[in-house]
Amino acid sequence: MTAVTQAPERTDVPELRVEHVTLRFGGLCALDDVSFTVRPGSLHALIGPNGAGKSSCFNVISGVYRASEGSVRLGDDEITHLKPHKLAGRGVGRAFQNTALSPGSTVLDNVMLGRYALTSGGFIAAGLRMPWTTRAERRHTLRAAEICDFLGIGGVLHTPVGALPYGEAKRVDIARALAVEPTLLLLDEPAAGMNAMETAELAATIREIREELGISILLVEHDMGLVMGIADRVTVLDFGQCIADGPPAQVQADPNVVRAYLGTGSEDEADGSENAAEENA
Ligand SMILES: Nc1ncnc2c1ncn2[C@@H]1O[C@H](COP(=O)(O)OP(=O)(O)OP(=O)(O)O)[C@@H](O)[C@H]1O
Repeated sequence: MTAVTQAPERTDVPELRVEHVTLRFGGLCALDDVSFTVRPGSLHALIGPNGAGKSSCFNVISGVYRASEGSVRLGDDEITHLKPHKLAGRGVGRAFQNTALSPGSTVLDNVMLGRYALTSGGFIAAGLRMPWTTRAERRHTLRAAEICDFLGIGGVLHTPVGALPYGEAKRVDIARALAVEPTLLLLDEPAAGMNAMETAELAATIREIREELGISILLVEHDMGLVMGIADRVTVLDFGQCIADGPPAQVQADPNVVRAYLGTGSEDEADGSENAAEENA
């Protein structure tokens, strides 16, 4: 993985504040008065067992769902009801659980889609290939290629995404999210569907993104082992409520968290919890 040109020491990274967010689907309360803060430049994990409300929370923050109550603030900006496409302009990059990539298009073309949020020339000028749009396009293409290099997919720039193994396709999705030059990167269960080796490589990549770019990362994740190894701070949801918030070791030792994970009866989750506890011992 090669270094990407961006200063690690940044003063332009705002705090994300989720404040008293409630989300209802008819009679079902998917999020119940949830509050937490992602500190600037931190790697913050949002975890919880099946159905805890993680994806609902991700979707509220990323503008897909409209909170019934409460607010989401990025620095001084209230972004609670901003449409997803407006968020890129506020410095929010998002990679989804089910990659929303165009499988027939190349890696570079998919990542370039992220750059279009930053272009100002307009479609007509671009269509007429005015000199300034050609220059801008060259600059955006170089930057997209640089981001791909950083994520270890620089060797497959011209390969259709549909021909890539799952782990690499996931990196394309993250590259596209980074292409908007975010100060906040939202990752929804990036390790879902990955094998153990891919998950370990992804964990190293996520840590490197935070260290090299100095941006905040909110990682919504089911895999507790992955989270405990890399997060600065962890918020735990269960049945739509925030049951713990703190450094990984503290959260892991919290009896409510252990109960929430073990109480679901899922062997995977129980193993994840115990393994993570061992790792931190
Ligand atoms: N669009 C929706 N309409 C109705 N109910 C929903 C919708 N999305 C989520 N829910 C419900 O909200 C609750 C929280 O679901 P959510 O998907 O946010 O949990 P999760 O923690 O992400 O779970 P998982 O780890 O299984 O993905 C669940 O009871 C779910 O059935």
